[in-house]
Amino acid sequence: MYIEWSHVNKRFHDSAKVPSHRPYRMEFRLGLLDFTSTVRNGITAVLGPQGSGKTTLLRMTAGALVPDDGRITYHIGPNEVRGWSRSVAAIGNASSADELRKRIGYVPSKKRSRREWTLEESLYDIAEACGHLRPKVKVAEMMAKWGLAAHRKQLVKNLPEGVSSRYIVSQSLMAEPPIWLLDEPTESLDELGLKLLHEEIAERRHKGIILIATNDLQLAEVADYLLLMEGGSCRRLGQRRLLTAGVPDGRVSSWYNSMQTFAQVRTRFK
Ligand SMILES: Nc1ncnc2c1ncn2[C@@H]1O[C@H](COP(=O)(O)OP(=O)(O)OP(=O)(O)O)[C@@H](O)[C@H]1O
Repeated sequence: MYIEWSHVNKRFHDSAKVPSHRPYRMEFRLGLLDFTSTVRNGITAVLGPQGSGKTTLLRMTAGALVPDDGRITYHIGPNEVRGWSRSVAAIGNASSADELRKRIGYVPSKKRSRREWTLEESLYDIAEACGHLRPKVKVAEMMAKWGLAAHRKQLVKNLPEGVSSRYIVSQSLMAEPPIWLLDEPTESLDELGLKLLHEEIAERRHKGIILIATNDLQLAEVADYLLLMEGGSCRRLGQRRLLTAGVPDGRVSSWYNSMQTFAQVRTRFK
């Protein structure tokens, strides 16, 4: 199984930057710049400084954002290859995008839902949409697994932060997706959530592709691969063990810091 990004570009209109005396000129912010890379089964930590495009990459890979240009190809199985691009979004029927999203579990960086439903109703709705034949059983299983049962009657929008984050993680796994995308997963999780998340990641590492965008370099130690982003592009991708072998203590944080030092030196001499 692998995901291939081919020359993916994304820029955002930056309305705040449009000068009032030049209304005809549109300003942009760069999300992804000719992003080309491939990740395989296992855990890939997506690292990079603020604004380097980590969230844009995950949102787009989740099918929540349409590329301006380029294509993402998901090689899920021998008979299952799916694509995501501007033309797929424009001419593909709604179900092709929906089918793709069903194969992907996505945990966004903002782990809040504004749903007016109770936690149990909401999970039931998702379980039904995922096609579970016995949605009630699946919901009970997920609530037990993620320590949510005590909050089942609470409105999702009123859940305490830590519980809300556990709910968001649990719903991302409802369809048993072969691709799991986690954006800053440790942010806002409580102690129980962190423990459960680490267990889940360990359990799933051989079952498919896990992408973790994070500034938590301690979490990145669980990764098989590291993908370093800079300015919307892939600056490095490789096995964690090989990349970190070049720094004295073999830690991801040391490798990351050395890469940022190089980046600063490079910029200074440009
Ligand atoms: N919806 C948006 N509208 C305008 N600009 C955006 C939007 N989303 C992202 N950007 C811009 O795209 C660039 C990449 O942002 P992105 O959030 O992907 O980076 P990041 O690496 O995840 O950063 P962080 O570590 O701070 O979360 C930034 O310059 C950001 O301001």
